[in-house]
Amino acid sequence: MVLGGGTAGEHVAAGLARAGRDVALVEDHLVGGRSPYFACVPSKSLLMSARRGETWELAVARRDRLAAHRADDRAAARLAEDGVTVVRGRGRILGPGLVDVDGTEHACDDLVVCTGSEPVLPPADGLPGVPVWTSDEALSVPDLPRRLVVLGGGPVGCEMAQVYAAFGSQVSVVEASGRLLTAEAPFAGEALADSLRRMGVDLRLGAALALAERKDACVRLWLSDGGTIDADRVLSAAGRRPRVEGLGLETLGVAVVPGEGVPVDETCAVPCAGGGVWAAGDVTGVARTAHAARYQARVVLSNLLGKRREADYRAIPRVVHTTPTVYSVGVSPGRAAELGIDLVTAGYDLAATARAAVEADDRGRVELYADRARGLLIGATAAGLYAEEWMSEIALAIRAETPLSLLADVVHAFPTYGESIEAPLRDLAGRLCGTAERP
Ligand SMILES: Cc1cc2nc3c(=O)[nH]c(=O)nc-3n(C[C@H](O)[C@H](O)[C@H](O)COP(=O)(O)OP(=O)(O)OC[C@H]3O[C@@H](n4cnc5c(N)ncnc54)[C@H](O)[C@@H]3O)c2cc1C
Ligand SMILES: NC(=O)c1ccc[n+]([C@@H]2O[C@H](COP(=O)([O-])OP(=O)(O)OC[C@H]3O[C@@H](n4cnc5c(N)ncnc54)[C@H](O)[C@@H]3O)[C@@H](O)[C@H]2O)c1
Repeated sequence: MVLGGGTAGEHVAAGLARAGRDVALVEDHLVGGRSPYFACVPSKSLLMSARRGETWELAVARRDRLAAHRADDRAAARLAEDGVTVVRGRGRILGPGLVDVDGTEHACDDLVVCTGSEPVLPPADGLPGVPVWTSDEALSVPDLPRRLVVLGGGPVGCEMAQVYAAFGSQVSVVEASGRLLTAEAPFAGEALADSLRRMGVDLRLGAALALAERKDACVRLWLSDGGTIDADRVLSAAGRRPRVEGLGLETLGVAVVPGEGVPVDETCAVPCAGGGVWAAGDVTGVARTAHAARYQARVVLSNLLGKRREADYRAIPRVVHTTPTVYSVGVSPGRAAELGIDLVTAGYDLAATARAAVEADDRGRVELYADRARGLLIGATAAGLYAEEWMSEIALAIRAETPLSLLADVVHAFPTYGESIEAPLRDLAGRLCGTAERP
């Protein structure tokens, strides 16, 4: 039995059914989960429409078409064709091998928990009293607010701020930490901040929301730095937490800590007496993207089908699909400092590539991070056009632990942004492997 039919759950269920197993998938909302209807697909569609200069009306029509008008009949039919029994309703674990779905008990040998995540609202006074969008509403309603405040400057906040600013809303972003995309290398957040400011976005960095108050038809927000903002709509993008509560995980002896993921080992098994419980996707707190959810699903599938497989998270990309795209993979400088890794950094401005001249866009930079002790590439960040496409080879290099001397010998086509990694790779190879050739 698979509990939750989003990106992870669908993948596990379909794979098991195709392998001849008897599979039921329990889903209490839409088969397909968040990604196709309320997250990845509609947000990328709107960002693409903004880039193409479409009108808001056309962009909304295209978004809704790509999101299948938030109807899951085709996704459910595909699963049924694969042989999966789709059970509509809310699942709750009653004990080992037993799940209740809206009053009916179902027995199973193995259980895969794929219940995803839910948005966290900031704990500001007055916020519950004002109308607040989460990304679900921002990506499914047709309204274009005149003045929009986005709470949070993480991936969701940055993507949404760029979408709404591009279509003409007056957007403010309130980010409690001092910069956008705090988890990534500082230059990436700065590049994005620069791009958003050029679009007229008002960035309030280092300020948290303190108080929200309804004022006639609009909302007034007071910030921790003493500033105020008046808005017609507030969009909370202040983070998400794994959906672990109310599932009955305690009946399996699994400790549930609000805000934390279901614990999983390297095979994505949930340690509990008796075994037979697995988890994949956002609910683990490890995966935070659709591709990571799918990866964990493949790991679960393999283990359930009898071939032991361990997950390796060293090279899962993290992409913010704004202009410029921010692509990160592996260890960030901040994470390296936490881990006590002596990082060697080499960077390159995209302006120095011929491609930048061709595209008439000289913004962006790439930085590569190597571990001095091991002499290996362990992380990278790029802010620039199409970085989500041309940085993939770095993910492969990190995952395969490709020697720097070999990476420095790889040739990229001219004129591409991909050429931008050649000089930093030669630089790192020269500094860490003693290769004679320097950038
Ligand atoms: C605005 C936004 C944009 C994003 N953009 C990207 C992107 O561009 N690229 C990317 O890789 N990632 C992106 N993500 C992240 C991505 O959407 C998630 O990582 C991914 O959807 C997680 O898949 P999942 O299967 O773990 O969970 P979900 O897709 O959330 O599926 C969980 C399912 O479980 C169901 N469920 C929960 N509890 C129960 C229960 N008790 N009984 C029955 N059913 C239940 C839910 O209804 C849901 O359908 C974005 C996220 C957001 C919010
Ligand atoms: N392209 C992608 O792959 C993609 C796109 C969007 C989202 N996602 C995933 O969705 C998840 C959620 O993203 P997110 O951006 O909502 O969360 P996040 O946790 O990454 O960022 C939330 C931000 O809100 C700020 N914040 C929190 N409370 C605040 C307050 N009271 N006032 C002001 N700022 C406050 C935090 O400092 C943080 O920077 C992430 O796991 C992300 O990986 C992925």
